[in-house]
Amino acid sequence: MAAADDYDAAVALAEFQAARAGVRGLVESGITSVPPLFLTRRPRTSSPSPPPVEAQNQPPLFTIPSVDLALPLSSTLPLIRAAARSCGFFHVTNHGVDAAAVDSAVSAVRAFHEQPLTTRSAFYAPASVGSITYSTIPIQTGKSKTTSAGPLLPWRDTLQVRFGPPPAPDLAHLPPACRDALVRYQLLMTELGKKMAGLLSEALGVGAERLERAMRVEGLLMACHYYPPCPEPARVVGSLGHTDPSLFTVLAQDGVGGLQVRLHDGRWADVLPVPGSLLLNIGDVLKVVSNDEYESVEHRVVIKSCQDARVSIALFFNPSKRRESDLFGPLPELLTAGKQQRYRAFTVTEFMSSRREHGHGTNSIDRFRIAHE
Ligand SMILES: O=C(O)CCC(=O)C(=O)O
Ligand SMILES: [Fe+2]
Repeated sequence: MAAADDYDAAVALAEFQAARAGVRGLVESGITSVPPLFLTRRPRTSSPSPPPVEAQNQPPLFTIPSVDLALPLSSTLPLIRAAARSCGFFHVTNHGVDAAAVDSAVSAVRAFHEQPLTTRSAFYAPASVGSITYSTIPIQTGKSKTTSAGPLLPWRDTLQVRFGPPPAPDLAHLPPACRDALVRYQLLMTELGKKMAGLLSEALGVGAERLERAMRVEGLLMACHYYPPCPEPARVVGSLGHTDPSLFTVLAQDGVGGLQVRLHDGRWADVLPVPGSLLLNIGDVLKVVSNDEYESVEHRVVIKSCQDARVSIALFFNPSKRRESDLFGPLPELLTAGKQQRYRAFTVTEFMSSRREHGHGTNSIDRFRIAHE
């Protein structure tokens, strides 16, 4: 490796992507220290190793709320409402999705990422091929932020599949190692997504159909993440702190752990995996549409282990109304007595360009915020 003074991050990034092996490839090659592209502070001089991202010795105890869908509606709606308003995350239990199908999707994602290099690198392409991308996705730092302090790459490889809005992708492009399991998972999760959109809408007090009518929740992006074990876990990130741009996201994960949410006091708390449950979080679009009744909360992924690879599947439920004439903003019926409109309406194009500008920040919707005295 070049001396730190000569280090050219752009060249290193190009070389890393050209190898088509992902982070898993580095681990397979037997590295014992983390290359600079992944470090939470890249070396600018030949100074000794940077310190860990921050002390995580004593993460605060915090329990994510749980919503049992087997309870009567009169119980689940207040639970959903309270969770969506406070921490923006909740576990969903008794969700009705076949547990074997969830397990087999998670196992299939692991199987895909753990195939021999020659098999999986055939799919490696940072730009999407027929709605499918497999790569280590560089961290978007955003135009408005300095890029000198953060890592350029997360410690994870991602297979991403855009299942919606219709027309459906050409499934022939999906890798055989996970095709059947992911297609079945997507079908089952689409049903759950409809159910959750109805419940989130009802819990907002605007009727079960309102969200679907306003948004057409047919945008469906599946991110199948693989976080390889890391020789120096404290020096990398699985994902930097961010909010999701979706309406809402449903996450399935194995038992390794690593997801954290930002608490009101600014500290990060572990989200411990709960076997059999799915994790739902509110995204930026729903925060806006709900006029801040619901919270889109910052979260990140830390790497916990030098031994175990972690697998998660994040399914982003998005609005499928994407024409320039389709505007997103707070639902008018929420702007009743004394409730001021918090955001102006905006198009998907405006929203996406704001995301690009702010990168992994929490402020990509703030530019649409209406200032009140
Ligand atoms: O892997 C995880 O636990 C979370 C992934 C995530 O936050 C995302 O894909 O937006
Ligand atoms: Fe996320």
